Amino acid sequence: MSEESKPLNPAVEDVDSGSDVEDQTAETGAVASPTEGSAVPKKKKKKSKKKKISNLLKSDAQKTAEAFIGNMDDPSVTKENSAQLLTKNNMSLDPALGQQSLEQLLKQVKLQELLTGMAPGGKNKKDMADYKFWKTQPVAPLGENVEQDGVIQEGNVSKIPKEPLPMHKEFEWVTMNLEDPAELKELYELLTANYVEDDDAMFRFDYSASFLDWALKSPGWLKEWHVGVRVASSKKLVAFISGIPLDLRVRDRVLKASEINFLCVHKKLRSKRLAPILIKEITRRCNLEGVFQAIYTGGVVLPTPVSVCRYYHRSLNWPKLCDVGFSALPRGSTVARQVLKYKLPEKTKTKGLRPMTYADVPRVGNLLRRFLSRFEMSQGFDDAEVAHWMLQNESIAKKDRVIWAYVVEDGAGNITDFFSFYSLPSSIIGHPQHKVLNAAYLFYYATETAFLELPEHDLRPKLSARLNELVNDALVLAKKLEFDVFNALSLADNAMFLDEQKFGAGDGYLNFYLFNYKARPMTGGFLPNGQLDQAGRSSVGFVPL
Ligand SMILES: CCCCCCCCCCCCCC(=O)SCCNC(=O)CCNC(=O)[C@H](O)C(C)(C)COP(=O)(O)OP(=O)(O)OC[C@H]1O[C@@H](n2cnc3c(N)ncnc32)[C@H](O)[C@@H]1OP(=O)(O)O
Repeated sequence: MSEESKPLNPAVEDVDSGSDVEDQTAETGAVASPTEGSAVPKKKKKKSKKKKISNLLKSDAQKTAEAFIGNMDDPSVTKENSAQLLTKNNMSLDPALGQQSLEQLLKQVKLQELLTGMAPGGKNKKDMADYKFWKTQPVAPLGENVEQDGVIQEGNVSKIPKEPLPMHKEFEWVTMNLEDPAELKELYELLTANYVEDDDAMFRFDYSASFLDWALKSPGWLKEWHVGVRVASSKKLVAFISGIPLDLRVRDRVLKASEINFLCVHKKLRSKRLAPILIKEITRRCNLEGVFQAIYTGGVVLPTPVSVCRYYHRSLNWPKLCDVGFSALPRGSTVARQVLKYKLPEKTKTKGLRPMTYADVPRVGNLLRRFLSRFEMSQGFDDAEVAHWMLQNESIAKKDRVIWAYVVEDGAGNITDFFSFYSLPSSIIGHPQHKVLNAAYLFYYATETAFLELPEHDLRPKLSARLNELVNDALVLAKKLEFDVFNALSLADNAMFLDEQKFGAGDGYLNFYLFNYKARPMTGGFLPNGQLDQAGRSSVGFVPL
């Protein structure tokens, strides 16, 4: 019998047949959920309302677009009324604007549309009123046109409760001790059986114990931000949420924030409103440390993404990807032809490329910080964080290694470039032969080429060429390390190399969220038609795990 189908102990089964956990704890009066309503509109009504809103948005954005790109199929769109449309979208129309600026405005209209749930990434989107939990939280409501960045609610540590939220009597809170290998293993086991799956339930992220150790113990980590829920009687771990501290720069403001990740509820306890309790509890624990803002990402649409990026995949082991159903054989092609298409050189080509060492940390840190300042949102890396996120002890067993980082050193001892990737396998669900898909994910990179003193139109091809060289070498190295696929998001400058390096667009989109901070939307590196934005780039310089 698989872990999935094993019955949970009776205490959990009881809850399974009972009402929502959130409702039961709320009844104690101590859960802060003042405005959460229980009335969910009838399905039919909900559908028609959604359609109406989406039509409204669509017609505005499309008409604006058509006014500028000259697609005048719709006779109601004229250059004259386009100004009205822009005003409606809270944008100004300056007649002196050149073609490029008009395109920028158009992109902004589309971006707004994308982030309010109309995008292809709009998975599970619903009307704001139906977000029973999220509508009570300090986040921008869906559809709001954020014009100015800023904190939503000022925090006051002295007003934060010192005790955890009440929990249903069958369960108990636990602060996990991830320095104890047995507890780390418990967390690994919860996630490996219950964490994020693709829509067709063919693959599930299989973050290794050493990955969790690395991801959850970054400089300044707090044990209190590793929050578990156990069944009171059996002590089985059935839910988890985590935070790690970071300095998050959003445009010109640096926020003392947390990155929230690894939210997971056991499959048998889904849809019982346990997730909102976990989120409120991690919020309380962050607030107690004076942290009132957070960043988090997810495939689901919640109020309200600040950006959305698309997943791209580069085959390294095409026959296996085809066998396991990750890639399909294109019509008219053969396996041999596909293998040839994705063939990589035996050796890396960049002169001076070598693995990064601890001695490189200050120089890599300096380069990375300057490189990331080019984006609208990024993590502030100090040298200790660079060392933690890019390097692992040399003696680590190959199977436990999570991060690989390489630098390019010129003849004069300068670090001119650097790149990194991490290992995040996925379990292949129910495949008779293959159990694990070995995936490498592009992590941070930086290059001095970005700082050449050249006009933008001359700089761009140079930067693109350099990034293509570096990423091609990253693919060669990942192939040698026996990864099956190399994944990347459309963030940062990635649109400059994804196509050329034969990455294919995936089905997945990743939404970026800020808690208790409103920010104007940021470009995600792809266009509303789903294509890479090769003429522009993403404003997102934050790479999630
Ligand atoms: C200052 C510090 C602040 C710190 C906090 C910052 C915020 C952090 C936010 C968390 C960032 C996490 C980042 C990651 O780790 S993203 C990874 C999330 N994990 C998974 O996808 C793993 C597999 N799935 C599960 O384990 C469960 O389905 C989860 C736990 C996701 C939901 O459990 P369940 O399916 O049993 O649902 P429920 O009945 O308990 O609750 C339903 C409510 O939960 C809302 N929901 C569903 N999915 C998510 C989601 N991914 N982020 C935020 N909210 C989510 C949903 O809209 C609904 O609210 P509303 O629609 O009624 O309003």
